[in-house]
Amino acid sequence: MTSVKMFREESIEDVIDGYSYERIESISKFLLDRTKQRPEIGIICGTGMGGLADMLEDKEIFPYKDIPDFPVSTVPGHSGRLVFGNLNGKSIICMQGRFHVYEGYSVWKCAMPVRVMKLIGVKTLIVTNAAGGLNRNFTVGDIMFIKDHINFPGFGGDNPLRGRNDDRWGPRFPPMSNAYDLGLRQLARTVAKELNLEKYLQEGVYCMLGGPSYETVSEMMALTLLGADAVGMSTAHEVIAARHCGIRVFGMSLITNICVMEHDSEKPLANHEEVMETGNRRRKDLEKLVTGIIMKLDTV
Ligand SMILES: O=P(O)(O)O[C@@H]1C[C@H](O)[C@@H](CO)O1
Ligand code: HPA
Repeated sequence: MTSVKMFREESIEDVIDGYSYERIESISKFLLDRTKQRPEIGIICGTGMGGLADMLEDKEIFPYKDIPDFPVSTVPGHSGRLVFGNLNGKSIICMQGRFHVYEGYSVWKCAMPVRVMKLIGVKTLIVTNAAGGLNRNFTVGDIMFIKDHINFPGFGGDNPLRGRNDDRWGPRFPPMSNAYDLGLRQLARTVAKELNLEKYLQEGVYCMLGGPSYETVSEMMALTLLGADAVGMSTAHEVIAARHCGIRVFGMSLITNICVMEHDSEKPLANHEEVMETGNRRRKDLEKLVTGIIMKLDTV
């Protein structure tokens, strides 16, 4: 496939409008014209979790650089490909690599692929991420089902819905108190039990920060006081965009490292290599879990 990507500077219209409905429609049409898949399930792979896309059968792969008007991935552990395929007969679209604000993209641009998924026909989104464990009961390798998030950048107005609202997506003021679907979480719990993964299972609140620096000790303590169980640099903006346009969401964090909340500690510092290594090590269980959830989706 030849590269058709053109780099666009962010204009003032972009800042107000984000991507227009028509602009996103043309991206989804580009994809629908080139794939036979019509997925109703979307997956976003967190750092080191790209294996979730590799397990699809009959893959049709679109590197981001070949999709007109699409951003490109710049982070190790994010391949930068949109992968269509089947999982036990179900059609799936998977982002093998997501966009982060710290890469220099606007928050609405990071969330834009979720709207592409919406126009492609996605009804359920499975969002995964790597996160640092703040909760003292967590250990590295735990899987936390997300029951809620704290969108920290949103406190300062940095929300993917900032700018003109297009009602074709959803309302100006969407509720977020039910962002993470209870039925999907209950289903995931059942699947985890069947797979004997209960010992790794946690449920909690994910807090998104902008990154890319990891948190100071005082910041981690403050997040704990706010009620966060895990901290990361993604997800919240994607979930807001998904809920705004009526996609239901299941989210899970892989606890890739434990936040060290002592000043002047000699314990190892957070680092991206450990994050990717944990993702790789827990890959098989995450794949089994996601497959099990997808197989039972029709029941909720
Ligand atoms: O894309 P996710 O949120 O899974 O990635 C996390 C946050 C940073 O991008 C990176 C830090 O190691 O992992
Ligand atoms: N902090 C923020 N983001 C992260 C972490 C962390 O400790 N681990 C993985 N992503």
